[in-house]
Amino acid sequence: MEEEGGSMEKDFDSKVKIESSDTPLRSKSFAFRAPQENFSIQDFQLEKIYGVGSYSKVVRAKKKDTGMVYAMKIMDKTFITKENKTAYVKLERIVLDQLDHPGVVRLYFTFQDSCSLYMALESCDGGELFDQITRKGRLSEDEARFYAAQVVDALEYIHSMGLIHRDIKPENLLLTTDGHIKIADFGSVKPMEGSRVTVLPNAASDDKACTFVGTAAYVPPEVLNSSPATFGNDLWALGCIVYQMLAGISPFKDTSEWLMFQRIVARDLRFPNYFSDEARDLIDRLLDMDPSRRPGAGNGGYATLKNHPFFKGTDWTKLREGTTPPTLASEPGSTGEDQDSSLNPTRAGDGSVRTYDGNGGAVSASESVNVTRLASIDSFDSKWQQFLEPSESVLMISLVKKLQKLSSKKVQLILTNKPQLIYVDPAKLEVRGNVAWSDNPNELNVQVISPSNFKIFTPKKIFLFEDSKQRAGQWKKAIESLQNP
Ligand SMILES: Nc1ncnc2c1ncn2[C@@H]1O[C@H](COP(=O)(O)OP(=O)(O)OP(=O)(O)O)[C@@H](O)[C@H]1O
Repeated sequence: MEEEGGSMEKDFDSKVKIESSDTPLRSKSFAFRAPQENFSIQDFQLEKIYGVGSYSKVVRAKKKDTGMVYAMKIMDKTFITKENKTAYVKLERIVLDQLDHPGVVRLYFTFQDSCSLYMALESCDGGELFDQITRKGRLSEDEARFYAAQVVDALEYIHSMGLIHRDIKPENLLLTTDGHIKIADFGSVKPMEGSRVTVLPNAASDDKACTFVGTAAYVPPEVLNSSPATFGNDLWALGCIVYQMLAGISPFKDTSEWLMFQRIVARDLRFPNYFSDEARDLIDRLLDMDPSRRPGAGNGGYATLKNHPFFKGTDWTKLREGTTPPTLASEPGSTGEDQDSSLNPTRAGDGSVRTYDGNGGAVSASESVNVTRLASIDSFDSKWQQFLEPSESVLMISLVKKLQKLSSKKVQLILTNKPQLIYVDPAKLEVRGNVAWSDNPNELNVQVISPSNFKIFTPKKIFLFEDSKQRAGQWKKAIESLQNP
């Protein structure tokens, strides 16, 4: 264990010796673009959790002295070593270091302490493409085209560098605040022979260590048949994503991974009748059983893909101009998403709700005394971000009843770090009103009436809410902690 930790430190360092590939006996010095800094996690103010991966947590982190905001990918050294993920981490570090494209998340610097490795990434405050699809049910063809074109552009770059991403999925396609896509998570990347990216000898991913790399719903048939990885792998995943954007679910979705694999190898593909001919044709071609025939992989290269009728009207030179995707033509979906306040445990790795102690370590939620921090993890749910400013984050959120004299209405009550307190219609996703904020307890006062019921007094209005999760006391504490920070 100690030995592993030591080697991890050496390879995370900003200057390492690598063997030159053409003259194996000679070593040359290799300097990372993104340096390894001597920072500590205390140099950063940790805000909301962006996401939880299988071996990392990604947290919005503001550098206290410069005010710069990063997406800090935090990886526990013991966990990585125990799970044999060391090679993946080193590979992601060295690959991201050499990528330079607006469609790829940038790595700025790394640092470490005795427990964790930290990668300071460009922050994407618009959430995952996955959330966009879930929130809207499905996307219009204009929106899907807008996002797909940006993924094609970024994949063209990644492939031109001789890399296969191998885990293209809507959870790894992140949105900036102006609605543009960046590809993240290079932990499964595979450098092809002759790749333009320099890879440390011990940082290559070990294919034999797992049955397949990637995510079940997007895995191509040839990978299930143990064929070697090709660029076509990512193009199959692209086909699945275009389908998912338009239909709301991935094309081979089923009740178990095994059933999904059956459908993939049998190419059991059905199109909803509202798909246009162009969309149907593009997906059909990308989901070709022969990886070399998928547009982008064949002889015509990326020109074949970019010239496909689905992309008609796309100006490939101006993909990242403009700030918003085309008008949302789709109805808000009945996604079956929980409107309540809990973190979806399937996205949380071990399923437990965890929060940060501010020292870079994770502590169990029940041990934490800071109610607003606890709530900020508890409420991690990016669909509410649309009602907030980009840098604003949710501190506490609950589906509550707003009680009036003769009626009651279910609303999503949201407290943010701005601070502000708003309530939103959870079905229509519209802001219904706000509770006028004041730091003065005479102008904003919370009174707990029962474990579920609480009143908020403002000079002009009295609000009565019922929180069925019995968090009336927590609401009072959270609001008061913001009045006296
Ligand atoms: N730069 C970023 N900006 C905002 N959010 C991010 C960023 N990078 C990652 N995230 C969020 O964190 C999640 C986990 O990150 P990532 O996929 O890199 O972790 P991982 O441990 O490699 O996960 P996986 O299980 O997919 O391999 C992402 O799905 C995304 O929601």
